[in-house]
Amino acid sequence: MLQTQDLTIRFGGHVAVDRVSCAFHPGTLTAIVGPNGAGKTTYFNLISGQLPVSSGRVLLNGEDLTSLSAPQRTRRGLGRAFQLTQLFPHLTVLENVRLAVQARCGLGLRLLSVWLSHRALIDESMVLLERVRLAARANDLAASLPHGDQRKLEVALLMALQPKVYLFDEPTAGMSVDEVPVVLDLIRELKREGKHTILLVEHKMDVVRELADRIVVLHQGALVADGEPAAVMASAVVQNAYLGVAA
Ligand SMILES: Nc1ncnc2c1ncn2[C@@H]1O[C@H](COP(=O)(O)OP(=O)(O)OP(=O)(O)O)[C@@H](O)[C@H]1O
Repeated sequence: MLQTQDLTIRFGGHVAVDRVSCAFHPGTLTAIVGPNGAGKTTYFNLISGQLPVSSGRVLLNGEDLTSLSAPQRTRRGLGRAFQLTQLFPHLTVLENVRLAVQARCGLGLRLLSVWLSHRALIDESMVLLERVRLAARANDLAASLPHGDQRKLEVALLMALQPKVYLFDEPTAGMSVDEVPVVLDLIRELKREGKHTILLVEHKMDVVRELADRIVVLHQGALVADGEPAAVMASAVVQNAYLGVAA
């Protein structure tokens, strides 16, 4: 279980995330919604360790991760979708995924082991590329992929790490209409597996309605609604203030 307890960050006088306490359970997908600037991405940054908290705690299965770096949290099982800048643009699509699989296996510097298990790494990488429908582009340079395919590659890299918790921040942003279903199918599949804790920041309310088991609403950094999608969507506070335009 992932928990945030009174999680807070201030930028100067501005409280971007304001004492957010929430628990997220394996096998569930929670959508985090709210207007622009509500603090959704910042909340993710605090969970994944990209930003230091001003106060509060982040716990995974009871272990306090608050003082750990982002890579240490990744090793504990917190998976944040890679930013495009973290792809190796001059390596092939397959090599990018292989490096992520290798990182998970801790084979980084053990060259002999790497060589011995090379075939297994390639096989696993190809399975991941098939899942994100990029197998046909395995030998292309990552830099040569169109934006939507790069986003799919990010998802493959994330899956390669086999995280316990998946943090998806607008995973379909900038994708064309025919690419969106591929990524949503992947998220659906992960959800069906039933063992991952999935958090999704998403502006598209149709996607939220379909995928989420639960919706958490942030407004001005604070948690203002939390519950079953139908109930949260129907609540006056959400209808009027947050979803009126987007729904
Ligand atoms: N590093 C930073 N320094 C100063 N202010 C920041 C920083 N990061 C975020 N903020 C501020 O914190 C607030 C929350 O921003 P955040 O990006 O988390 O919102 P969001 O809900 O993800 O918005 P959007 O839906 O537009 O992506 C904003 O007012 C933003 O300007």
